[in-house]
Amino acid sequence: MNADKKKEQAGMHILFADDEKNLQELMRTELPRMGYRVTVCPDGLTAVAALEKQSFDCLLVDLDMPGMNGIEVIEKARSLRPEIEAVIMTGNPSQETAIAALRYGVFDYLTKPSRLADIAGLMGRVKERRNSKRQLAALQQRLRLAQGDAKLVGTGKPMEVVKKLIAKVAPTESSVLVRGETGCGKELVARAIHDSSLRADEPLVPVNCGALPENLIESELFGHCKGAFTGADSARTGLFEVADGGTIFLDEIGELPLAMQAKLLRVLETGDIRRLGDTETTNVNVRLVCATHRDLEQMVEEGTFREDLMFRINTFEINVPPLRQRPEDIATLAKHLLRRHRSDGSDEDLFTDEAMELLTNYSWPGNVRELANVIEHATILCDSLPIDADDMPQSFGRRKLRKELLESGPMTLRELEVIAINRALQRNEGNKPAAAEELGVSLKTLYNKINAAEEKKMAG
Ligand SMILES: Nc1ncnc2c1ncn2[C@@H]1O[C@H](COP(=O)(O)OP(=O)(O)OP(=O)(O)O)[C@@H](O)[C@H]1O
Repeated sequence: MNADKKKEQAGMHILFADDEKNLQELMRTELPRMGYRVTVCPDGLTAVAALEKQSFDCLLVDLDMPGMNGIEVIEKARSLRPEIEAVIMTGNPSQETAIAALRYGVFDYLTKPSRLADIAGLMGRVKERRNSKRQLAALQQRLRLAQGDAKLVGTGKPMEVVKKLIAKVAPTESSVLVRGETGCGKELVARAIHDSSLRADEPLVPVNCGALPENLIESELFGHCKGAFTGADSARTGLFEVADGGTIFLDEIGELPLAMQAKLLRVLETGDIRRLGDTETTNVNVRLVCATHRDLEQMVEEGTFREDLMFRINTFEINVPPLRQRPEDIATLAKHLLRRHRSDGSDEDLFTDEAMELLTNYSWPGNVRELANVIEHATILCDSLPIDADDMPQSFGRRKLRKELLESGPMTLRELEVIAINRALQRNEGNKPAAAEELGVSLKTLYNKINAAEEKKMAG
């Protein structure tokens, strides 16, 4: 394929419709020169027939054509190819056509006669817009994959209580404080509240207060003007403004420094945001959902969390129970999390009995996030389902060993040590340096212990 052909195919495909012969000829030669493919039609009906057959990136259409005018073509194009960018050309723009054009989401106008440079500039902007739309769609897809779906899995009593509370509070405007250990699903609860609220079509903006460096929190939350501080090369919109009309989710609210707590309280009370370096304020309408794994009451007593802020944020509280208090949810969650990675295998046969027993008997200090990590690890190791105990991470096996040891009858420390060494050697297929590393001892110590155990065995 020659370079020109490649260039044409990489560019947009434009559908051009105009009854003026000389313009048809001009576009037939000039648009490909700009790097675009073009299909030229002499009237609206032919343009619609072309749209029925194939998709185009851009529709460049004359307003006044006999038979079917430009607006009618665009109206038809919107139902046939909703994603198409439409541009109108007209010799006499009027208010009526401008309104009709707005109604059908026309991208822009070209006034006739137009200069080639104007057409090229406009097509460049259409192309940029198409690229941004594609990037947005790709980012949304990545976000969906990264977040998983927002469904709160769990049918046990504790999760049913959580779901009922979400259903009650979601349609209100109340601030909600979600409490629970790390990884137990607080952010998912926040998303469920937003998704079932009247703000569901507006943005949900999560902010991890614990992950923001102290000197950047204010500008992240409230924005800044150009030059507000060294390094502020351009103005920045704060996350409160991004969330306007929707919900802001302040995760790890307990990590917010005291000075910021005071500023946050003022914003929550007035809705007025002032960007760093700005003299004016902007009013925002944002619903607040916060989360913490910290004991805020204790922090208030210690003077590290403002009592007035606490009263402002905990109008309604939802406690998400740790996974160990709802073992009945582990199997359902494990299957749900596995389905994030694998679509093969039948739902009834995703884990061997041994693997499922391991999962359900473990105490999950890292809660659902830890379970999600163990499952992800297992899906990488496991070529074909079901997942077996051997597919679990080594560290998980170490905890399993600890559990077995805890549950066994009385034994001496030396006996415990021998069991641990044998298991480590088994797991590492006799590889002593690897076993020593797993056991946290030097290779020399491991040899000494193996020799001592063997001597003891020989001595009977
Ligand atoms: N009930 C649930 N159903 C389905 N997935 C869940 C559930 N609870 C948690 N998860 C998944 O577990 C992971 C951790 O959840 P999430 O981020 O909501 O926890 P968190 O409590 O906000 O954690 P942290 O305290 O660290 O901020 C996510 O991948 C989430 O999708």
